Amino acid sequence: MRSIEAHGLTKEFKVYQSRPGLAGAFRDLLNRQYRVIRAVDAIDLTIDQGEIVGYIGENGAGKSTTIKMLTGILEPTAGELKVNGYDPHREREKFVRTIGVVFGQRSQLWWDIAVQESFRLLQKVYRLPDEQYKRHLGRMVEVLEIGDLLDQPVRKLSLGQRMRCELAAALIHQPPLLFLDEPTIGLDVLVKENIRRFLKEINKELGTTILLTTHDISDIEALCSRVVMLDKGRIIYDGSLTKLRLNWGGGRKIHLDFAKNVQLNELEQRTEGLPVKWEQTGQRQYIAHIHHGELAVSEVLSRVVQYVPVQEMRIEEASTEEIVRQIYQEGMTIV
Ligand SMILES: Nc1ncnc2c1ncn2[C@@H]1O[C@H](COP(=O)(O)OP(=O)(O)OP(=O)(O)O)[C@@H](O)[C@H]1O
Repeated sequence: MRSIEAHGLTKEFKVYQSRPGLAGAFRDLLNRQYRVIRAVDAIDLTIDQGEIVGYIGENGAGKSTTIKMLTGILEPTAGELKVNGYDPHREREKFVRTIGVVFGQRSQLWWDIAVQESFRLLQKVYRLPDEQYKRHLGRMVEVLEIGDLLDQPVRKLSLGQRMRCELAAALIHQPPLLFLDEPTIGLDVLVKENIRRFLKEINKELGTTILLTTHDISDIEALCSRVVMLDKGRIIYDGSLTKLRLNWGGGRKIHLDFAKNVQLNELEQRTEGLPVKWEQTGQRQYIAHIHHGELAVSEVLSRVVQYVPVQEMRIEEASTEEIVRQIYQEGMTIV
């Protein structure tokens, strides 16, 4: 079954511009000028029930706008969209019962009342039968270790405690699809681990589909078999994290300590045409960032060693974090 099916999904915003001075303000009154920003540009996205997908991209890439369309908050400018079989914006009332949402920065719990009172209110909102509510909540309280927090007002909770309660609240009605926006932002390693373990469990046991937006690539590495990368409103990659790393040549870094001084432009000239970027870290120390696999590493080394002797050398695999950052900076042209 499909959780999300989007074809040509597009969202444009009109941004009004003001002209300077009094005369400008007067002209604006009569005839306002605007430009159109295409925040999401005709994306096709299909996500099956039970998948955990990471939705990533630089600031301003269009992630939040996509999520807002997928959750029914914004109406698309164009395209077709079905989420859990519904049109999220037009069939909003029925649709919201089928999703859970956790936005790291905003709370869906009532600030001044005890956590369990918020849960009870949500039980009423979703009209959950007592027995089902108690059983499911009991389970979440146990796994998320929030038993001691239930009688505390939300405003007294730490960020990590609140996030665990937010997750329980988002899942109280056992939705088949969960949207998470920066769920581990600002949390310490242990709480992050706990939350990731919980998400894996609900995905495995209940088949919950999860769409995760984050700047924390370690969240993606821990949870997602698939990653969708957005750039200027368009999808530039959709596939596994492993394939992303492989296509990007596994990304290697060679740390080189030369036996004599050498200029950056000399190294660049010697290795012209090869998929390498040089970074100078000392007078004789450089890092060669290599995009393609083994062959490129040996080619770069052989060209350099002929020219200037190397005292010490260390090869390091680039982290996924670095690979993704480089893709943001340079685009996907190398893949
Ligand atoms: N309500 C709006 N009116 C006008 N422009 C908007 C509006 N919302 C978003 N934008 C623009 O659309 C583009 C995409 O923004 P969006 O918030 O979706 O990006 P994002 O990938 O979620 O970024 P971030 O990681 O910073 O949250 C940006 O250029 C942004 O300025």
